[in-house]
Amino acid sequence: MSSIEIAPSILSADFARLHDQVATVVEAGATWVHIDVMDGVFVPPITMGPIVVSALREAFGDRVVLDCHLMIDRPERQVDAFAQAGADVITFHAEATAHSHRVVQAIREHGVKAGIAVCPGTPLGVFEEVEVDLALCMTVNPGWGGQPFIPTSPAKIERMRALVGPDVALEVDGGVDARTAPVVVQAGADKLVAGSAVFSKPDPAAAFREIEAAARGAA
Ligand SMILES: O=C(CO)[C@@H](O)[C@H](O)COP(=O)(O)O
Repeated sequence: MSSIEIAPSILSADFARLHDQVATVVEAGATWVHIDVMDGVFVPPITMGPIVVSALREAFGDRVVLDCHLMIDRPERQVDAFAQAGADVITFHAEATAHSHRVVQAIREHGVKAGIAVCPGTPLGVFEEVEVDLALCMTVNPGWGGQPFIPTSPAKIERMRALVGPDVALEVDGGVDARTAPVVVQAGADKLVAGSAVFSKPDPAAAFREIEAAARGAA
């Protein structure tokens, strides 16, 4: 398993102060930043696109891994745009395309790491067929921050880890906080997305450090 990283999700950040919010968690030690891309089709909300990725790349250079989670229909249409914007990881949903294998190839052709995400109700078969750099287990139904962690998730994370092996990044997303972080790490996760548990707190830097300590303490 690779190093445990907490990826603050900017979905819960104050967009009017996005640079400062990201700078706060980077100064607190964040090396990953999670960017939730929603198109109003695959999930109801519309959030942000490549223009935000390129702005963060410009502002933070190589100090952060820009971890782009595409909750969009037919992600194959947007791979080039996110890669050119500076994404380090592009993760798309298995449910959003008939062409998961081809989309992984297209992402890797840009020299970008390729991930596949699955919703809570989706079985894990795609990971038997397609080799990925990152497997993302949704621990809430995608679309909104601030939802409670689905309690059956740890068993699914364990099955995912067994399927993808020790060298693939296994990310969890949804309801991650200092209480659930050790649980998902013990189940086999090593990349933990945390949105509201970081940016909805009065002191996001302290909240980030608390989750990181809880996660690393469980490894
Ligand atoms: O992908 C999503 C939501 O669909 C997430 O990345 C959320 O941003 C996580 O928010 P919290 O559950 O951590 O508040």
